[in-house]
Amino acid sequence: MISRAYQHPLNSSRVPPGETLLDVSGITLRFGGITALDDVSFRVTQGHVHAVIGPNGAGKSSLLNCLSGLYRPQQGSATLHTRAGGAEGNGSPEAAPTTTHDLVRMKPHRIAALGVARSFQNIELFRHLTVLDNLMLGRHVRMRHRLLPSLAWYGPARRQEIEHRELVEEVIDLLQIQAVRHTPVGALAYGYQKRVELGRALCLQPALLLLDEPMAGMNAEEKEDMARYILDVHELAGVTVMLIEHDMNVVMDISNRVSVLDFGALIADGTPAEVSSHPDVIKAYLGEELSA
Ligand SMILES: Nc1ncnc2c1ncn2[C@@H]1O[C@H](COP(=O)(O)OP(=O)(O)OP(=O)(O)O)[C@@H](O)[C@H]1O
Repeated sequence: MISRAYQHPLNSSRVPPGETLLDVSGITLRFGGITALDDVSFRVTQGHVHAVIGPNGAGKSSLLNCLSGLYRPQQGSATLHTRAGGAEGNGSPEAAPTTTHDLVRMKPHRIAALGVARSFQNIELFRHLTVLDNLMLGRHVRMRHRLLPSLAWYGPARRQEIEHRELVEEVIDLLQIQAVRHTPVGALAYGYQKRVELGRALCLQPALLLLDEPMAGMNAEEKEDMARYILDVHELAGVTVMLIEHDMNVVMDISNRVSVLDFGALIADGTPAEVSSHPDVIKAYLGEELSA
């Protein structure tokens, strides 16, 4: 369980667990003659780890890019549900009014401000900055900039900085990166860098965390560690996670639900058990790996 009393909720979604958080509907994305996503629809439930799998070129990264505003699909919608209150909100989430936001019509910074955080397939950190500085930068979306007090390092700006720092320290604790907090990211082992990237996304206090192959390039031990941290983020912090992953054993172990893409189309969507026995999935992707 939680190793210390955390003061700041890392999950900013107030949608009750079990309800729909994200409704992906009929997304079609084309690049010239290539259809990267073909009428893709599925739902992500609040409180789930939701995996998206599929062979190389199936459209997984394109899908995440549509959800984070980097690609604009020609058709379809991705409706994020939010409840009033946010990360520090009071009162019953059930009683709070629901608002919907179509992510595919929004700019990346607006999507980030709603709490949709993502990590990338290739590490996108500032290598010469320390772990702590990289994590503090992850807070920028939540910071209220006020130029004058910030320059004077005075009053509200100072209090705000201290609060941000407290939250960042809690993320450091959750991901167990205390020992390297003052180390430049570029000097860290690959597994640690990926963990810092996860930490930076968490510092946004996400409503939805999008992870693009968080275990790519890791050895078995690093993968096991990362799987454990993703589960902690999910179980201890209550954050809904949508992840792309190639390692089927990991996906089956940590996911509540799995959506399978093949040539841009959704060919299966269900629990890990349902998906792993689906004939189209076995044919398209999993093959002997799962039938063995
Ligand atoms: N910016 C782009 N311009 C042109 N084609 C693209 C672009 N991004 C993706 N594609 C194409 O869209 C298809 C889906 O690519 P995508 O990277 O989403 O697949 P993926 O499932 O994430 O693959 P991988 O597992 O190899 O990362 C591929 O045919 C790819 O070449």
